[in-house]
Amino acid sequence: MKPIKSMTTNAQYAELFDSLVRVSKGLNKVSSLKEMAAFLQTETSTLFQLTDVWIYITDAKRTGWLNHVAGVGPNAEIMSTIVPHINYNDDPIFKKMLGQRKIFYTEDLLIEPEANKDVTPLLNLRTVVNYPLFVDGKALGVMAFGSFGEQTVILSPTELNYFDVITEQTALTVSRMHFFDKSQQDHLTKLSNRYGLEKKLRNLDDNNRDCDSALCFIYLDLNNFKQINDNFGHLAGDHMLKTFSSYLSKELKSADIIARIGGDEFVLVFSVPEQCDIDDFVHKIIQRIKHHCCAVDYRGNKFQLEFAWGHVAVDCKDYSINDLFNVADIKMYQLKNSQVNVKSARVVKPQKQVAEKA
Ligand SMILES: Nc1nc2c(ncn2[C@@H]2O[C@H](COP(=O)(O)OP(=O)(O)OP(=O)(O)O)[C@@H](O)[C@H]2O)c(=O)[nH]1
Repeated sequence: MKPIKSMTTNAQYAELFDSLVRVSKGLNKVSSLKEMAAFLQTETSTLFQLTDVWIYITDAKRTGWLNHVAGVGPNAEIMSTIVPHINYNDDPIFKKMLGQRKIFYTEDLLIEPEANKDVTPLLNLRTVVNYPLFVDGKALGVMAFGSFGEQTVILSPTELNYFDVITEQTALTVSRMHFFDKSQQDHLTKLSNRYGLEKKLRNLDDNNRDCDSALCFIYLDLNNFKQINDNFGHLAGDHMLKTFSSYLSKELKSADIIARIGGDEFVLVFSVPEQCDIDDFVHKIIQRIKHHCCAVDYRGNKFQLEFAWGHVAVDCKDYSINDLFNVADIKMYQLKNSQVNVKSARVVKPQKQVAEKA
């Protein structure tokens, strides 16, 4: 098939300029990497017929690795399945891109014929513009625009320059997003914090506008948690919170949101079918938590965490976030007050004294 040959006329300059203005305004508003990729894909598919956009971000835990974090376009699924991670030290193109902060275009790939030789035939990738994302000299990842199938898109130097211009803005957006994510995350447990919970509830609200499901909001509060801190020290308390949280994340994968909203207070949010028996649903969730999440080991001591809970279910199209908190909170306290002889955070068979009290 004949390649789409690109020339830069005055009209095209104007088009590129208009797009750059839209990009600089639009990138300020996006609040997720996926949204950012979708926004850029709209621009580049219209301008250059580059139909797919994907983003790899450096792995904070594995030096030298990039993880696929967002993809938009007809081949998004294939891309994330075939290339979920990239070890950039093993890949000559990525190594140069991140080492030399250089954009790589399809033609440059010919310089490294061995690169991606296993993957490229599977992807049927015809054109690609890869650019590295850097902020303050630190590599954040790589963003790529591609077209697949039969047709090769040839870009003029001016058009490639367009990608040079948006590189910096994209990198700043990724960096801003990082702050945004951190602001929504509880530092200790890595669950959503209260702010993150409210943001996610609003997103659910927007996404669920047409749905027929109910939203089930469960509020958990550990019993007598203060005693753990007082008797075993704050490190022990922190350990309980982290372990309990990681159990919740592992056990309740169907939850839409799991948040730690205060010291020993947690919120779980589930979308459930409207016809579902909510009390029965919550009962099963609570039993799972009790069964899997409440026995925590700490330095040879076994702690049995206990908690009170309250829940509320609302129509997913019509609720107020404040009401969710208020109703679930009232119910949780009713239960807490009725839990006579609560011995939360019981130490089961203490084996040795933990000498760590602050
Ligand atoms: N270790 C640790 N303790 C925390 C953290 N945040 C809050 N806390 C402590 O959690 C305890 C919560 O105490 P309370 O609100 O009285 O709760 P409780 O002891 O569980 O009492 P009830 O809820 O009435 O059963 C306080 O001692 C806080 O100092 C944290 O991040 N780490």
